This record gives sequence, structure tokens and C-alpha cells, in this order.
Amino acid sequence: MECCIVSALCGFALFFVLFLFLWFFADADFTLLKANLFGQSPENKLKGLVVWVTGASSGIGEELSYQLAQCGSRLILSARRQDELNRVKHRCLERSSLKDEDIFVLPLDLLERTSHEEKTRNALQQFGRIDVLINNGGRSQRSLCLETSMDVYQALMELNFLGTVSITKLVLPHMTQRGTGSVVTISSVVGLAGAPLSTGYCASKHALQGFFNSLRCELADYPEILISTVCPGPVKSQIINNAFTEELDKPIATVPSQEHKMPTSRCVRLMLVGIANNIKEMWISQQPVLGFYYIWQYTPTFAWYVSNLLGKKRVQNFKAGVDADSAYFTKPKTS
Ligand SMILES: NC(=O)c1ccc[n+]([C@@H]2O[C@H](COP(=O)([O-])OP(=O)(O)OC[C@H]3O[C@@H](n4cnc5c(N)ncnc54)[C@H](O)[C@@H]3O)[C@@H](O)[C@H]2O)c1
Repeated sequence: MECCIVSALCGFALFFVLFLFLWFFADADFTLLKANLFGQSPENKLKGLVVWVTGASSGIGEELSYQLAQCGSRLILSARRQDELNRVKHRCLERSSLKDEDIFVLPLDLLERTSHEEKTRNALQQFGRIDVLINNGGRSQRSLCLETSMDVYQALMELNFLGTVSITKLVLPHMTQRGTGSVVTISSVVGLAGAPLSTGYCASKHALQGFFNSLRCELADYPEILISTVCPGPVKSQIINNAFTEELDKPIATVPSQEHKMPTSRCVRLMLVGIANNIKEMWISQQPVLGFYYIWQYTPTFAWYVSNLLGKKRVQNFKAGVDADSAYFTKPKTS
């Protein structure tokens, strides 16, 4: 009897150690990692599909364009700057076997909602259909709530939330008519929990989570339509350089190091695996950030304790004029 108990305890301890070991190296939720190991490959599932990517001129959207081109997807590339989109198109053609006519550059400003109907019509005319819409365009924020003007809050909601909803509402009827399609929205881990210096950005991402979680339920009669939200942690891109500050047109003071962030290529590869395997919500982040969101999910009281400790340090770094994230474990300057 004693022997059985000891064996069971050893088995449990071994399982727990193995779990911790796997968790330590995990850079995505387990559903996504399982799909990455055993699921459908993006190369098989996304080949020939027509994919519209917003925010395709830099960062995650640019990398999405390259990897989708390599999968053989036909692309509609959107952002505001046509010259940057042409550069991305050129590099997609260099890196894949796509032809000029397989990539359509469609300049689009997510803030100009009156133009969205015509842009969607143009996108549909080009290839006759849209199989996947990737709502990626957006901007972040680095400013304290008490110092931030209401114009910045309005701009964040207009761009990240309403701009995304506007394009989605125009593309969706086409998908419901065909009974198939995917709407993939790049939210953020801060769409799951808050973060200091980003009150408006977090709110816009929480709004996206609420919208798409509700839309997914509303479309239960369309099992072939995937509504997927992606929640990345820190990823290498231009996001902080382009972030809103306390005033609308004030640029960010310190451009931070990106060393500690996840490589864009890895984040995008996992996103494409998620799309290829119809995953409805993806968490993609290196540790310890990913672990924090598991704690948030399962033990919110403890998560609040950790949030307050780390959040305080983030605000101190910001006030001391060093980057809030990359300088996390360094001593703030004293004036
Ligand atoms: N990089 C990260 O750490 C991170 C983490 C979580 C979520 N995200 C999300 O990923 C998405 C892509 O961001 P990124 O990190 O690649 O940043 P980025 O700044 O490199 O790219 C943002 C893209 O959005 C476009 N954009 C900005 N304003 C626009 C407008 N008015 N109209 C049309 N396009 C516009 C930009 O031109 C650019 O192409 C964003 O939604 C962001 O919130 C990023």
C-alpha cells in the first residue's frame, strides 16, 4: 500500500516537473503548440487562398505578407503608404513563386471609414473573393492616463477598434453569402488584462475581444466561418516607435531596444498555424509574459499582486525617462 502511494507521488512529481519544463519553454498556448506539432501545415491549407492583410507595411503585417506569399496565398496588401506597400510586394515576389498579378496593393486608411466600402469593393473585384481577412493595422500607446488628452483616447478607439469593425462588417456579408471564410484579428495579451502606460490601447484591444467573442457566437449557424483573435505578447516591430503619447502628434521620446521581444517570424509562423487549424483564440508570447496570463486566468488575486509590483516598476521607469520595458530590471535614473 505504502509502495503504491510513494509510486503515485513520484509519478505526480515527475509529471509536474515535466509540465513546468514544457511550460518554461512554451511560447504559445498549448492548443496552438499542439497544432504546430501535429496539425495542418499553413503551406497545405493556405495555398491559393485570397488573404487581405491590413497594416501590411511594417512589423507583423509585413512578415505576414512574406510568409503568406511563401505559402502560395494570393495577397491584398493594405496600409496608408503606397510606396512601402510596393516595397513589401516586391520582396514578396522575390521570396516566393507568386506572380505580379497575385499581389494587389490597396492603400487604405483605417481612420477614413467613408472610404472602406469602395476599398472592399476594389479588393473583391481583384480576385473575385476574400477567403481570409487579417485585421492587423493598429497603433499602441505610451503615456500616463492623467497626462493623456481625450483626443488620443478617441484616436485609439477610432483606429484599433472602429476601423477594424468597419472593414469586418463590409467583408462579412460576402463570407456569410459563401458560407465560408476567416476573420483573424490581431488583438494583444493586453486585450486580456491591463497594463500601465497603455490605458487607451488596452481598452481598444479589450473592445476588440468583446466584439469578436460576441460575433463568433452570433455566427454559430456558419460553422465554416472562423472568427479568430490573436493575442501576442511583446514582438519585434515598429509598434513603440509609432505609439501614441500624451498628445496626438507628439512622437515617442525614447526608441527602445527590441532585444527582449519575440522574433516577428516566430510569432507570424504560429499565427499561420493557428489560422490553418481553425483556432479561435491564440496566445503567443515568450515567458515570463505568457505565464503571467495563465496566472491571470486561473488565480486573479495573485495576478493582481504581481501586476501591482511590476506595474509600479514600469511607471517608475517611464517617469525616470528610460524605456518602460527594456529597462525593466535596471535602476531608474534619479534626477
Ligand atoms: N509588436 C507587438 O509587440 C504587438 C503585441 C501585441 C499586438 N500587436 C498588434 O499587432 C498589430 C501590428 O502591429 P506591429 O507590432 O506590427 O506594429 P507596426 O507599427 O510595425 O505596424 C502597424 C501597421 O499598422 C499600420 N497602420 C497604422 N495606422 C494605420 C491607419 N490609420 N490605417 C491603416 N494602417 C495603419 C501601419 O502602417 C503598419 O503597417 C497591431 O494591431 C498591434 O496592436 C503588436
